[in-house]
Amino acid sequence: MRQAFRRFWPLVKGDRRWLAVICVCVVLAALGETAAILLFSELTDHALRTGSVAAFWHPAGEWLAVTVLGAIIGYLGNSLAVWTAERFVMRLRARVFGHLQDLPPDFFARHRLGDLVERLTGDVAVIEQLVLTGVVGTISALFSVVFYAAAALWLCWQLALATFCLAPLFWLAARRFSGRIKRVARAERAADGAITSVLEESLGNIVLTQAYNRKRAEERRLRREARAWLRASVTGARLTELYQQIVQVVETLCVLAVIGLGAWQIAQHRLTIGQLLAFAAFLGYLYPPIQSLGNLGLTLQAATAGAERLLEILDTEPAVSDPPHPVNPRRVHGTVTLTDVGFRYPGAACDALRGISFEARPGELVLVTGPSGAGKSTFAKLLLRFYDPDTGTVRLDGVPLDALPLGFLRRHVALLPQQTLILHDTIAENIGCGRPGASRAEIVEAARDADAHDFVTALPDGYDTLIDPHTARLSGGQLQRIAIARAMLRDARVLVLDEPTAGLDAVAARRVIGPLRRLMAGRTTIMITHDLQLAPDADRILVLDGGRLVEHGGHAELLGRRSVYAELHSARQEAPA
Ligand SMILES: Nc1ncnc2c1ncn2[C@@H]1O[C@H](COP(=O)(O)OP(=O)(O)OP(=O)(O)O)[C@@H](O)[C@H]1O
Repeated sequence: MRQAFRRFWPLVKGDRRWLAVICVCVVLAALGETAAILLFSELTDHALRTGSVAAFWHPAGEWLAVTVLGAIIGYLGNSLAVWTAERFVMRLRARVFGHLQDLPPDFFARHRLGDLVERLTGDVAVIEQLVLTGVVGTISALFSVVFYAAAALWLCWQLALATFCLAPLFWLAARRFSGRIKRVARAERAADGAITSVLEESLGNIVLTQAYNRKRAEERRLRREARAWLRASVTGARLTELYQQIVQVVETLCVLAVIGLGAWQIAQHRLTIGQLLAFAAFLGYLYPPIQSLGNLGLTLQAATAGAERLLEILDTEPAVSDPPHPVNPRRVHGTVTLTDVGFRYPGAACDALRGISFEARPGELVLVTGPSGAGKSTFAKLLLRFYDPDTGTVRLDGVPLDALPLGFLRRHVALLPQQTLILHDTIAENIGCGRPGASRAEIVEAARDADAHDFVTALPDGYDTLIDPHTARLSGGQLQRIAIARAMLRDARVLVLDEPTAGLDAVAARRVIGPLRRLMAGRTTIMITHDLQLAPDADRILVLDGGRLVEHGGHAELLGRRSVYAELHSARQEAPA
């Protein structure tokens, strides 16, 4: 808990003065309540017992004034507290989200998307309690206890001492429950994450679910996770309820003890009835803050369960980061060089790439092919610096990639991934995100070059048509042409195309070849593909197998001898037949 607090406290930095104001408000509110109870005692003894209306007005006026003032201060303090807490939540979410975006692809392969979403929503909200309840709650409870205790001592010290002796019972009750509540809270957070994952996976693949009649199976999956959640949340609620009922019994015990002792004190003429009533009222006020000090542990334990899940993200180091002393080349020509590059995924048993060396000169088209699992996509990931190689170096214009600022590298090396990245936005924005700030005319020109203009203008809203990652309203080939238009706009010197025709039928694939040729013209292009349609255009073909570069050369040269490439090529030729 201490570690979680230490890690998240800096996020309150800009708002610490507001936290101080909130604390002053809660202290003043506690002081107001103490004064109100003392005025109630005075009212009972001077106005009620004697039946004097004249003695009523003065304490009644004071009581009302104190209450109104307390209400104003309470309102200000609580509103400010909510504002501060929500700002904290916003900052925390932004920080974790920012960190997540720097993590390598294998982190996302190890974690379910829904669970990560839950961490960014549910867990972040729970941690808010660490700050509000942790800091403001403790200060408020401490001051309330001090004020009420001082007032109780002033009223009747013998009774007050008896009350204080009973107070630790609350503390003990809370301590007994804290460990169990934390365990249950952690299970509940994990179950929340699992439910979000199932929903996200199911609804994200709705076509597959329907086509394979997986409706029942998906429902069973949801039911299984929901049962785990039900168990955890019912156990949590039962524990909290049990704790509250025990506290109630303890409180009644304390009140009865005080009234018994008070009756004896009144018989001895050491206490008035007004003072005893005020005392009983103080008990009503004194025990809740003691209880909340005890509860503090419980609330913080639940928050810690969420904090642990966020710290797990924050403690995962990005695989790559900006160099401390970056080289900033003026312009990029587009020479890509790999020297004896080897790479193994974190935790993998064998190398994904071994001893790869080659050079692509400016404007060249290099085709990378090979059987499935040969390491082709890994190759693309190294060029974009999603990972650094374990051995050897990848260079752009002779500069090692890890010496270039990441932003610079990714501005000049554009990736067209297998899956087209679609944002929930208009088509114009989806193309325009290739180069932020691009004008509409530039977007339209890029779309024309990518053969996308005609089908975009045929849509009812044209470039302003809203598209969505899941309900894209466009065919695979059309989406690919949007992605090509985006890459055209990006105008990077180096292009990395990962299976640009994958998932397209022969006709759609042929339709993207023209735009692709226009996109590649004058740029260094490294194209990873099984589809060998563009092979005759390639300046060089690299054949990977088992992570090694087994062959390289021109299309005709490789076909002319017995090669893996020739086999792949004839297999491809036969496939359509
Ligand atoms: N995140 C990962 N963690 C561990 N191993 C991985 C990871 N990603 C890929 N691999 C392994 O690395 C090797 C190369 O994978 P890669 O995806 O680069 O192959 P590929 O040639 O692109 O395959 P395909 O043509 O099927 O897309 C494979 O053996 C694969 O199992």
